[in-house]
Amino acid sequence: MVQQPELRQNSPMRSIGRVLKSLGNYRWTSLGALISVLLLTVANAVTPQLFRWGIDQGIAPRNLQIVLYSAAWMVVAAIARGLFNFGQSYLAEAASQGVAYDLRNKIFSKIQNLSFSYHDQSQTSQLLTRVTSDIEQIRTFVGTSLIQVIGGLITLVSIAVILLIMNWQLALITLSAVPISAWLMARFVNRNNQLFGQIQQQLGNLNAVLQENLLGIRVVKAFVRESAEKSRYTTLNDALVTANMQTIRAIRNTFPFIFLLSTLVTLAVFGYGGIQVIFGSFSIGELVAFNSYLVLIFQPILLIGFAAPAIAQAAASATRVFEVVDAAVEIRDRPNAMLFDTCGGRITFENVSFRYPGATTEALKNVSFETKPKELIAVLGMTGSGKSTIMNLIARFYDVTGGAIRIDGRDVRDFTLQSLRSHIGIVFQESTLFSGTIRDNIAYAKPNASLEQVIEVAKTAQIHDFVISLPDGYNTIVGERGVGLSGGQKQRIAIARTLLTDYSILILDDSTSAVDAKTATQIQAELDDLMQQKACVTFVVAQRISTVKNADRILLIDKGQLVAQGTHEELMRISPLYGVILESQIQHHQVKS
Ligand SMILES: Nc1ncnc2c1ncn2[C@@H]1O[C@H](COP(=O)(O)OP(=O)(O)OP(=O)(O)O)[C@@H](O)[C@H]1O
Repeated sequence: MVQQPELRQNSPMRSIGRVLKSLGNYRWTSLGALISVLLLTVANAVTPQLFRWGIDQGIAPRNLQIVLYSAAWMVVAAIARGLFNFGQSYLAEAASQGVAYDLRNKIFSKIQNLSFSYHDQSQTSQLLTRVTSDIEQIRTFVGTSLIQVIGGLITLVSIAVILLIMNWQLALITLSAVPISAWLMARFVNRNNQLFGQIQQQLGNLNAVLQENLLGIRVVKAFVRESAEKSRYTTLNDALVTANMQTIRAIRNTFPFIFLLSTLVTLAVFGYGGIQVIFGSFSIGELVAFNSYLVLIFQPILLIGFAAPAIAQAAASATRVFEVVDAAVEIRDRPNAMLFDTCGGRITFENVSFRYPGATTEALKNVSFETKPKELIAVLGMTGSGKSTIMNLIARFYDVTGGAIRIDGRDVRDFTLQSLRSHIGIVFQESTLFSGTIRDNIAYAKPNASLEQVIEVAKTAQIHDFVISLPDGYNTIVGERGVGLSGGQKQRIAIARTLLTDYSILILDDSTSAVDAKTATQIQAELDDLMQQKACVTFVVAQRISTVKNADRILLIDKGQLVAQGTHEELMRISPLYGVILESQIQHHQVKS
């Protein structure tokens, strides 16, 4: 049974746990960052003590030497703070880059392995967002928020202990403000968590419209929908700004309270501490030092507060990324799968049925046939009848949901995918080329092919003359900034690309639909020879009368069923449907050309 794309239950906490675990690959860098945080805390904690020393032992008794010493140590502490601060953020960033690098590679190779059915059901823009923006969220969490929280907690605890040791009464006044500010921060995060999630979502929606418009700009222009698209984008853009403004308002509403609280605490410390100084139970130096610690104790609360939404966002992003990483690969090698090396030419469909994942009806129902060596099989049927599906099943882009497909008696599922697919040459309906030169594109599956080999297949595919007419010939760049190619030219490059592989089964799925009739006949004539030499069986989805006439056998497909098979003459005699389809589907002008 073909499965749905997996939505494994990765809880946000579990996902964050997995991100932290992946730091194991960068354990020395992470350890370095942690040590830097600890040393930074020490340097931070020491500085007020130097003040205390300088004031109580230097300024008060007018001892210049101690004042100078304490000033010198303060410089040392400041340099140390700078160094450890740099070390902490540099090392944390380095570890975060490593984690993001690993995740990007992991998700990319997973995307390569995922079956057609996964890609059928997932949105390209969603996958793009996961590889880019979600991984960036995770990176920011590892590089910034995580270290903020760890550093914040260490500072909070260590400074609280120092304050208690210095003056427990003043410490209790100060620390009473900590739970209040923590509560304010928690309330802020809880209230706005959804809002932060919404912002990501809205950013994703905005990007989806942008991507759709970039890909479909021709359609937009042809249908004069520019202003409609602009207003669709503007509406989403407005929603994003509104959500962003809401968070800014929320921040404005919460943080002044925390600042007010810290000011009140400072005043209380000044008042109560001042009384203690006057009565001689606390020195001026201690009061100044105590006051300096106040800044250090409120800073972590703010930092942890700021980090909290980023952590929540990173957890959501990690969940989305791991959904892809964990998705089940439906089409995979069986244990002990064997190599497919030779093809005798007997391909058997045994009661094959197939239903696309999520579809309610079967695309193929009980299809049975067997090919003979060197046969040229034309597959004919109305649009949507299941022709491409037959081709997809041979190469195991999907696995049958009923029955079996065998090659020389062996179930296709018993072969390794790699050996099976590398012996099947397939030209798809849509010819996708990659950015690079024409030569690179033709030699896509065989990057080491010589120019002579490339030219040979290009000649067979009737594209050579066009290529050499270009100023850069085979080195012409195709794709985004390169030369634009017509649909027919792309198809011919795609045919050449397939011909260069080590195919023994050749599948041409509507592969000359965009090529003019005369050229298609020439390609066909060239292919006839090749098919005799190299292919053990050839399947062609037929759109031209010459193809069906040329075929050894025609499979007539109707609504997912094989309704008739035979040569052109036989089918003309026995199948009324054949005549109807020929009339409606096949390009008759071919006969004249
Ligand atoms: N990826 C898919 N997911 C769900 N259903 C699909 C998918 N691809 C095709 N189908 C459905 O399966 C049926 C057969 O499609 P198929 O592409 O095999 O037809 P076809 O005969 O090759 O059509 P055409 O000549 O138009 O290319 C159609 O009803 C189609 O809607």
